[in-house]
Amino acid sequence: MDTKLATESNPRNCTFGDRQKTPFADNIFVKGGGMPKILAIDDDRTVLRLIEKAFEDADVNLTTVSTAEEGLSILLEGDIDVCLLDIMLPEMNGLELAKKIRAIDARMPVIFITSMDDSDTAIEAMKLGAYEFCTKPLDITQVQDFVERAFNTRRLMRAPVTIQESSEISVGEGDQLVGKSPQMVEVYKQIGRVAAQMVPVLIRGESGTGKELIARAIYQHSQRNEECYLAVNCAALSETLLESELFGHEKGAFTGAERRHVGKFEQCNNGSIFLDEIGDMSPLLQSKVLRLLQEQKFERVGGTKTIETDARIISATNRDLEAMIQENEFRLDLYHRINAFEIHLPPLRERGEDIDLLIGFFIRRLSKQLGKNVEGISPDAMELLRGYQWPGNVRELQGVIRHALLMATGPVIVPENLRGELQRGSDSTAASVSFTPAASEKSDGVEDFVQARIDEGSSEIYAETLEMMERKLITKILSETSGNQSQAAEMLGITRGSLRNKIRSLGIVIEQVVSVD
Ligand SMILES: Nc1ncnc2c1ncn2[C@@H]1O[C@H](COP(=O)(O)OP(=O)(O)OP(=O)(O)O)[C@@H](O)[C@H]1O
Repeated sequence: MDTKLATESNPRNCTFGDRQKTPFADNIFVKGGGMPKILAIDDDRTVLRLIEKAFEDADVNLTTVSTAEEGLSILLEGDIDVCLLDIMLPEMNGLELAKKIRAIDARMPVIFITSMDDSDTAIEAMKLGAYEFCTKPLDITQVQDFVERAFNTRRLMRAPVTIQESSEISVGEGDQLVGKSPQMVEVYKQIGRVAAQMVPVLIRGESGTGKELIARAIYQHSQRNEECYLAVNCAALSETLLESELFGHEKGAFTGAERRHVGKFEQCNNGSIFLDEIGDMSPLLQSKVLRLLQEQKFERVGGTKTIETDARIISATNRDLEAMIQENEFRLDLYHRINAFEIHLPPLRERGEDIDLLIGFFIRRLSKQLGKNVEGISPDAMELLRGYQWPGNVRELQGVIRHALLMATGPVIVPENLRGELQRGSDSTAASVSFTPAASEKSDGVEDFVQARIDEGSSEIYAETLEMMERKLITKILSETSGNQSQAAEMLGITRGSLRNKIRSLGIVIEQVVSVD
């Protein structure tokens, strides 16, 4: 019975579901993180075969076993990222095994395979830190999706966020908080002061200043760093979806709720949850989160049972919450609850020589990832970067260096490798700077763009083309609405918060034209 069906199945390139992309590729730092290691434990060989099929073309390392004992011994080796686990194993049921897995590694995302999605077993398993449920018969796309998300969550919990303590900058695995300006040193001290305290923390700062990295650094230096850490972007989802994401829902709670969903607050019991863009949360959800903070209790959408949870909340926003409170857009009581300790991240333009350090860091890190042999930047290109105002902050700088590396033909980045507006040395804080496509994007045709990228020898064509198309789409719709973001968001079918994020991350600046009649 306990045959090992496959060990370390041959890694091949993969498309997840019908999405034509290499898995885990959206985050550029993931590449250094190694190949995801997945363990599937199920005594039903048909299920194991299906899982093998789901990952046969994937860039993952899959091990399938049919007994709890075998599974445990592999887990004890400490090398697994995600575990798929049958809830009904013969010699030890999945719940017992989950307890053991939790004792080995409380941060291991376990995806249960069950035919009892509506039973109390689901709740029991959730208390033991189950990440998700797949119900039989297995839906391959769903399994792939859950595993991909679980792996990203695992990475966030494990990839260390180190703080640059000396002039040494590491470009190895994990993320590094680069910067030695007095403002950043103050931020590091604040992380040190608050991490071990169990108080809620509010991180403030413009988009792209590194708030997510700070949240993870707080988690990793906290007493809960062996427990789970989950991140939710409150601006990226509609109110209904966000409510369900945070609080979960019961089967049949609304059209399309075909199964019970356990929300992030429940999953994060004893752990930490990062609520990004909390200023974009609707009034209804603000009151639900307030109650959760006051009483540590909530109900799933469509449910009557009160659930208790103890999750530490770390939140972030780039919005002016005080002004929102004046306008009755944000609750004062919630503001006080989430803001027991506040960390303010300075914009890049106020961080002095950090910009030089970050440029050096991104050249080294991204050159390695892109397989380019670029070692430095010419003085005139450096001057252009120093003089720019960086409305999209560190994220924008990272994008500019990445673009420059792809354009570079020699070992040094020169002004011609920079994006259009940077080459002209324009000041992006002026209200009248509009998006200027890079030379290779000027052609309207996707084909020409892709051809240019092929000629450049790029290995990021998928991400680059999507970004180019997103930029074109958003600038087009914004010009249709004369810069009105509410109308544009409505036409695009996304939330205003998402549109705002995209505008920032793509470096689009809205032009205001004043015409003299
Ligand atoms: N000090 C830093 N050192 C190295 N990388 C950084 C630093 N700050 C930010 N980054 C990188 O810049 C990018 C944007 O950072 P992050 O997502 O944390 O910003 P954010 O403030 O949360 O943005 P948003 O408000 O749009 O959510 C990430 O890739 C991050 O790794």
